[in-house]
Amino acid sequence: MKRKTLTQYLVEQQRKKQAVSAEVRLLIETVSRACKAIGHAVSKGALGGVLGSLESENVQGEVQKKLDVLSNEILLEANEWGGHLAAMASEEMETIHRIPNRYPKGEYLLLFDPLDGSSNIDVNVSIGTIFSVLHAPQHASGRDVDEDDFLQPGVRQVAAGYAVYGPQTMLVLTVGTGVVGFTLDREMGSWVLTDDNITIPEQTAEFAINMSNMRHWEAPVKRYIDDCLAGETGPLGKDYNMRWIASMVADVHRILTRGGIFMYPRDERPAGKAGKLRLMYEANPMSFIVEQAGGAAHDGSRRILDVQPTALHQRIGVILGSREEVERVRRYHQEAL
Ligand SMILES: O=P(O)(O)OC[C@H]1O[C@](O)(COP(=O)(O)O)[C@@H](O)[C@@H]1O
Ligand SMILES: [Mg+2]
Ligand SMILES: [Mg+2]
Repeated sequence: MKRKTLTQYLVEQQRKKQAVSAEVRLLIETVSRACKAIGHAVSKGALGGVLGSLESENVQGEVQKKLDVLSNEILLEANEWGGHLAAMASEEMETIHRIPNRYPKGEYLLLFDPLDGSSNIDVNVSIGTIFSVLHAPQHASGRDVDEDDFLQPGVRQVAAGYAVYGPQTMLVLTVGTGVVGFTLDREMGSWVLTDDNITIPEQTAEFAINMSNMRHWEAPVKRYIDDCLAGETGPLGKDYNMRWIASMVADVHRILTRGGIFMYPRDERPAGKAGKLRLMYEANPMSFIVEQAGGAAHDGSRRILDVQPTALHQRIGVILGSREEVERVRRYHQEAL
């Protein structure tokens, strides 16, 4: 069997389909190299001294794990000098990181959640990296990009993807022409195309939600989960299975593989947060991938990709996955108005 690598796939997307520019192709290759390095560090675990927490907190007030910081550094360093970016933004950094003047600058913005699923690092459960690429607005004055330039709705993403560091290390990618998956061949050091058209089944009988938050949920979410739990004799007429890995990458990867619905909804806790997950680093890239795979994603009322961001670290409720089930939850929200 002839194997297609990430490089070959991207060259095809550039030359035959004109789906990516040469800069985006090279940028994705750089991100994928960084993911290889992160995956390597992850796999060393205690032997590499990468487990455990630091004393520091990130901008979200969350205790940083050593791997959160290391992964962030790997991505920053790998992407700084390539010449494809104007600036980067990360879940782990308070503000944006402009490309230093000593390096050439490009016309794109890169956003990432360097290490997703932090609570799973020390227990050897799948974790990942999520990224998103946007155009950098060109300012007539020639001034550098600023934080506001990142506040673009998810529909404007040029590319998005994630790496999952699990039993296999995989890279899942969209450049707006469907979703493809690559598996890392560790001996060769290359990403090999193993899924050339990932599609999410429209129906599902599997839901993913953190049930310990049940008492905080809004009524439509509670109604949906009650219906799932009622099983065959309930209103949905079938028995449902439940999974919750607590790494969004791993939960979304399962949904891309065999269908399902993932929910981290906004809830009624009065902390002024619109949910746990972050719009720019998690919800947008994952929603782009899920829609490109035939699924749907909303926050209860709005299509996530249409949301106009107002802050870099903004949070949002997330309901995504198999189209029919995601639409049902949207309907429950509408009926509750
Ligand atoms: O521990 P909880 O509340 O179930 O949250 C799990 C969710 O939090 C996250 O770990 C948040 O991401 P980070 O690890 O990047 O902060 C998601 O991956 C996951 O879906
Ligand atoms: Mg995350
Ligand atoms: Mg993270």
